[in-house]
Amino acid sequence: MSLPQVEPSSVMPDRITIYEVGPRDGLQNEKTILSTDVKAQFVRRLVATGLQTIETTSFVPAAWVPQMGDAPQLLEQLGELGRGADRPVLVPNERGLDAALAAGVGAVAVFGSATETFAQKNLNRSVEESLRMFAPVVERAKAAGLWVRAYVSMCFGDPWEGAVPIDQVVTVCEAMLALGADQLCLGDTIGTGTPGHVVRLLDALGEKGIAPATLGVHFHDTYGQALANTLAALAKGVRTVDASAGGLGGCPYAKSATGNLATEDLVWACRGLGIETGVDLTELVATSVWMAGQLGRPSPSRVVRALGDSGQ
Ligand SMILES: CC(=O)SCCNC(=O)CCNC(=O)[C@H](O)C(C)(C)COP(=O)(O)OP(=O)(O)OC[C@H]1O[C@@H](n2cnc3c(N)ncnc32)[C@H](O)[C@@H]1OP(=O)(O)O
Ligand SMILES: CC(=O)CC(=O)O
Repeated sequence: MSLPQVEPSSVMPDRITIYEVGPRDGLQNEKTILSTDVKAQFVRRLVATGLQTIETTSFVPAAWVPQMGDAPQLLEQLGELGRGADRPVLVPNERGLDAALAAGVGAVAVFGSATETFAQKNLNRSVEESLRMFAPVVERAKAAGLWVRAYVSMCFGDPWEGAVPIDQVVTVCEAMLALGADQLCLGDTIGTGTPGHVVRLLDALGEKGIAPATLGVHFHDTYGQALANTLAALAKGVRTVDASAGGLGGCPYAKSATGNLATEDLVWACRGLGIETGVDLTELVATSVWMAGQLGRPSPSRVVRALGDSGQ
């Protein structure tokens, strides 16, 4: 199926960076534990599609996220392909950082929360305590020459606290950025955000001097808003967009979190808008169809279903 192309608009960029989270966010909530071989093959196939930035795994206790329990082994298998500034891994604390450094990573991401309830559920700490946990992680990672991302989850809605006030989100974002991260990523963990909300949050951050170029956006598609939210963010100047191959994703500690924006859906929309992503869509769809087979269920991505043989 081909798509009529239009000239790039003056508001939209001619190129974006896709920050692929399939191997981490995409798999972390999957009950079927995949072998390290399959995960390594997933990353290799994603690299082959042209995706440049790929978050590969998490250095968290296996008791917390069993699917990520083989992080050192995965990086060992990937060798050079798992290293460098464009292969971030999640680390919550110094113990995780030590293990990630031992594995030779070139980039890490800490992950905080805009709400107290999710901070407790996901990190076993208050927001303030989690900031204290992250501070030496970011400081040591920067000293070691790593690229550092700081996620803020629950930037829009929280399953326990409801709509999250924009001021509250901005305060946590400022604190996370002040740790010294290179990039701040706004997480719509349960996918309740809408484009108007995205614009209001970006405006509020802009008023505090946090420019769109410093930001990534990470939308879950629970309410079917992820692509619309992404386009709103791009129109405001954001240039890094998180997505997950096949639309996999979810958080074991956030009730009602479903899949991320599907990378295929993003690439399809970007093609139509004349925005370069560098991704081979055919290869990507084939990869997601293959992964759906590994997981034993069809991909939730509309584009994978439309272009793949069966999406499974
Ligand atoms: C929105 C999203 O998608 S976010 C990503 C998904 N969510 C997650 O990954 C959850 C992340 N959360 C966590 O990993 C946990 O809450 C933590 C590690 C941050 C804190 O948990 P706590 O239980 O308070 O950790 P604590 O420091 O007390 O350590 C408990 C045990 O885990 C071990 N541990 C702590 N950190 C790590 C780590 N990074 N890697 C491996 N083991 C670790 C400790 O050594 C200790 O082991 P022991 O019982 O044998 O002595
Ligand atoms: C760390 C993340 O995965 C971000 C989010 O979904 O809130």
